[in-house]
Amino acid sequence: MTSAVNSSVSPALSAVAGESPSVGLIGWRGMVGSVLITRMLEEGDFAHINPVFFSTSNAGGQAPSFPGVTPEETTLQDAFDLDTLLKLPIIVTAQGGDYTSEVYPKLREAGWSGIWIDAASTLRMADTSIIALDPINRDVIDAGLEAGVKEYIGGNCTVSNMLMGLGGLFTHDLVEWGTAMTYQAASGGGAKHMRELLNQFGTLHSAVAEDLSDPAAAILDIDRAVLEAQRNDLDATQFGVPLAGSLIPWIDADLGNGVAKEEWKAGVETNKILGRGENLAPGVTSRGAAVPFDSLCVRVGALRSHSQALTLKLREDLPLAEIESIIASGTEFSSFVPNEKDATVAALTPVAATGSLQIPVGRIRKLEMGPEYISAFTVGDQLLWGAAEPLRRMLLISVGKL
Ligand SMILES: NC(=O)C1=CN([C@@H]2O[C@H](COP(=O)(O)OP(=O)(O)OC[C@H]3O[C@@H](n4cnc5c(N)ncnc54)[C@H](OP(=O)(O)O)[C@@H]3O)[C@@H](O)[C@H]2O)C=CC1
Ligand SMILES: N[C@@H](CC(=O)OP(=O)(O)O)C(=O)O
Repeated sequence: MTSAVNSSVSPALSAVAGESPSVGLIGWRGMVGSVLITRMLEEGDFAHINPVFFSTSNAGGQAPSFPGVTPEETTLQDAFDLDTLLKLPIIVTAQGGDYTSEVYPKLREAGWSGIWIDAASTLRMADTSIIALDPINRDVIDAGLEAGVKEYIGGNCTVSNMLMGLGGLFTHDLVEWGTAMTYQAASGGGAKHMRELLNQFGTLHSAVAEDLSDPAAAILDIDRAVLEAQRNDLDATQFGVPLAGSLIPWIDADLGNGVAKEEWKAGVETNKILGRGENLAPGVTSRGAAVPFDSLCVRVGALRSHSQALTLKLREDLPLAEIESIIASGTEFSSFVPNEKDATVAALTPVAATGSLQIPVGRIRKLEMGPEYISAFTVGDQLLWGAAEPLRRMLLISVGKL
């Protein structure tokens, strides 16, 4: 590895193409950031970059040490120090939207011309950015790089997972319209939300542990005690209302028109990733009209991995075998699950999908509404394809290694 921080204030793209460019890593110890670092270590990505670790809370502290990774800066840099950030040709952040909103505009105003790779939603729909999901939209990313686009943002977790599973149908332009009903895990909210869900389960179990251990205890008495605890005893600081043994049919902000922000993302981000419709980055020519796509998003008591049930209207009446084959070959990470009970319950659950880069897709069948209407169910680890994986791959693309 070479020098940790380049000396030019406004790094040129040639610096990016050079050997082991300096890459600022912000948000590396958060949940998404930790998964990102783990994947980078697994894939040997640090051989291609010179990492500079930042912190918003512990500048000057010890930089992390990972096997085989030797950053030249042994201390954590201040993530709010523009002078340090300005010297980097590439910055990767999983710190969150507040950080992006505060720092990114200041960097550009100061003349920074490096590449910004971000997990947060803040810049996703800006007409200067590309949503990076390269197994689906490598052509869009390459067009952006060619045109000098500098913002590459990871997509919303449900959207990225859905396209990684069902992308073949979209890239073959077979989808006339679609809807997704989501079943999103607690992890989508962050680490505190995961803890809260587990603590809620613990509180509920404690409330009825004695009766549960007695097989003769009346189940309706247990049910009543659980409901009592759900309504009165659960810490719901993060989610606002109980999640354990319940669900929450609203995710992210209320847009004021009956639409949850998470639902709005489904349509706009799907089309932007595919390079369809308007609002595309410079250099990206539209691949066609936007596909109407909408969703209804629900938080459920799964711990990690988001699921979704889809209804798609295809543009033509294709045989099921052909639909299955297009899905299975959509990306090297899509895996087709036969529409049978045993295969479905074994492979198509958050427990089965967590920790895997494979995105299983199943429950494919024709619907009563007509031969062009199909159902589908997919589930994916939202911390992998839903957050960290597109970022690490975009970093590799930007340094010419993918
Ligand atoms: N959660 C998800 O599924 C997805 C998240 N995202 C995006 O990624 C962003 C980051 O999400 P997420 O990783 O869940 O956020 P986290 O809250 O886990 O981490 C964000 C930052 O919090 C600080 N932090 C404070 N206390 C701790 C602690 N005890 N352990 C670790 N970090 C701590 C760290 O900053 P520092 O080291 O500077 O103190 C860290 O970088 C989100 O805001 C969102 O924009 C995108 C897709 C999916
Ligand atoms: N909103 C998602 C997680 C997330 O961070 O999404 P986004 O990156 O679009 O804000 C969820 O709660 O499951």
